[in-house]
Amino acid sequence: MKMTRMITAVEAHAEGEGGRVITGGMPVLKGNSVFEKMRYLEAHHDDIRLLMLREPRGNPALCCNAIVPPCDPSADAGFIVMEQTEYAPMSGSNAICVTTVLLETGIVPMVEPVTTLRLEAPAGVIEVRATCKDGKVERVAFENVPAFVAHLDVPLDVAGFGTITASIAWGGMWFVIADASEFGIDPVAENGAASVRAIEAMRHAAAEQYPVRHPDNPDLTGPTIGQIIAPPIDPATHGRGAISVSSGPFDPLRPDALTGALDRSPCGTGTCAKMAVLHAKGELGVGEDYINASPIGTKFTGRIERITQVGDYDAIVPSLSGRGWISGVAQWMLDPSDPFPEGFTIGDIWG
Ligand SMILES: O=C(O)[C@H]1NCC[C@@H]1O
Repeated sequence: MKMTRMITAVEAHAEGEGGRVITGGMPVLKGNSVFEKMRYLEAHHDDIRLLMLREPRGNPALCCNAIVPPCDPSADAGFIVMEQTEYAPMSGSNAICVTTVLLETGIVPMVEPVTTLRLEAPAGVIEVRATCKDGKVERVAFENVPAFVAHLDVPLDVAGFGTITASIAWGGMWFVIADASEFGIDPVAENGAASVRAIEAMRHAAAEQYPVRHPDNPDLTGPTIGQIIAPPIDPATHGRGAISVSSGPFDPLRPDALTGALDRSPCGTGTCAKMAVLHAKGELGVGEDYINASPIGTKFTGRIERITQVGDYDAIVPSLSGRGWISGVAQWMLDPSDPFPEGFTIGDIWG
């Protein structure tokens, strides 16, 4: 058998959201921080992201991670998040998948009943606390990078929907957030396609009308991801919503094309951005839990730990917890005669 790549990946999911974790076969990534390594990967080996996420090895709802040596001396491991249209600087579901894989495969020693570790994401170092029993990671909690609101309740012209009210907030990724009622959509699983179309149109509009940059790293621009939010159905939760992870460019001339896939989890960075908005509106205080539900009913528990400042922005330090599971181990290969070294997309499920 001939091969130009052989990648070992532990397949995992966090509350339903697929997060493939590459544990072997990555090239050496140069850089003085995991952020720089991420940019090196993007510039020199973006084919790996495309190979692992597109067909025939991937699907529109899949995320992929590479475990890399950390650069921050205090960190136990680093990870780079690969998504369909971007390298996410931070990701809640992926941090949970990475932690579960690191501990359950022995890359980082598991200590029961609680393992604490520090992970260097491109957006910064996060403190992780994993509850473990009998070799299994039962729950992963982490303190996220600070979250803040750049624009609160501003008018946004969305193609096909008119002027809506939306907010732009950072939670580790840049989000545009609006009430689902602005679109007349209930963000339940069966309305997934309608939710994706509305969110992708909104994200496209927000990127044009409210471009934003992170004050500490101007290379982190957005918004790159959107969510619609709604009151809870499950009385054990505080809210729910749908987040669309883009899988291709939105084209206003083809508004029916599905250019994203819903996050199957409640989205960790999205929950943190949402908590920053709720805090800015006086609807969520420090120390209060916020249990957010996904369209498939899975939950993340968020909390505002304390208040801080990011540049000129008032910010929250959020924590988040959820569960992850390993679903398989795969050796992915690329034969030099394979006509699709960067995978492919097709309009039936990729827009
Ligand atoms: O949990 C999160 O933050 C994410 N899930 C997929 C898209 C985001 O990175």
